Amino acid sequence: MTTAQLVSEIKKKQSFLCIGLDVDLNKIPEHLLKEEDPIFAFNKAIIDATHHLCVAYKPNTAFYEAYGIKGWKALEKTIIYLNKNYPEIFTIADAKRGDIGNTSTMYAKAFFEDLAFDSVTVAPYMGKDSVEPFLEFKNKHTILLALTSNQGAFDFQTKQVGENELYKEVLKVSKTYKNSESLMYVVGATKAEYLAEIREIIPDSFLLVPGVGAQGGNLQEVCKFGLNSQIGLLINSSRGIIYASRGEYFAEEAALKAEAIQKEMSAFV
Ligand SMILES: O=c1ccn([C@@H]2O[C@H](COP(=O)(O)O)[C@@H](O)[C@H]2O)c(=O)[nH]1
Repeated sequence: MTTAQLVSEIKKKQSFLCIGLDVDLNKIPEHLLKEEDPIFAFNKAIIDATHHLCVAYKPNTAFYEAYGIKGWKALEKTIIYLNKNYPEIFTIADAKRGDIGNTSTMYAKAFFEDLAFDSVTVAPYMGKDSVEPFLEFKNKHTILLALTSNQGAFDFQTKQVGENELYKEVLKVSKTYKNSESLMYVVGATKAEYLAEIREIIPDSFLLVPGVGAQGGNLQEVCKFGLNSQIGLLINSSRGIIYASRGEYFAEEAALKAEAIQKEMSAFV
């Protein structure tokens, strides 16, 4: 998907919500455990109930890898279902990959070709030759971790490296990579006060912003400092939406949570 298509979808739906599909079998409604593929059954119900309220879905691959081959198959079924039924939705494989060049190429093939996601999250720690293989794929997006939502972000990301904090170096240096126009960046909603300075370095880039809902990030604060003329934000909530209820009407309850966020977002679009 191109960035222009994503922006057009945001305007149409008045939403820049990304719903995280982080499926934990200990948290989904008990009645789904009888299904042949409970993970996919859960995702399908959530997607069918919420697709009109969001512009992106983000399965975190950890929640699928944890269940071995069955989990990977459920991930594959989920992306096939999304691409077939809701091709207008932007898809993010939150896999946090990145390795030496030839290995990164294989990661990129796995998520962009085999699974046909629109984007994948990548850790920048190994530098240019670990990121550029992802950027070779046309109309695919590489979402670099910049300033993450967790407390550990302060261990390294905000440390001074020469003139800048490390996360600013990631933003500045990555802009020099080949095909850098396909880059997006992860900035945690819990770090909203950093967004004004981040926007000075990357005014036009899309940011994936996890951390509203369960982690306590504030949507209004993120919008105040992070919005750009094209919106430029995909704000993610996973647990806060998908685990709204464990009852029979879990998907409808999830949709109500998503709708509340979409309504708040519509004021900014
Ligand atoms: O900085 C980061 C990067 C990724 N994540 C991921 O986003 C979701 C957040 O889930 P919630 O349930 O809404 O807290 C999850 O997959 C994280 O691994 C992040 O939180 N922060």
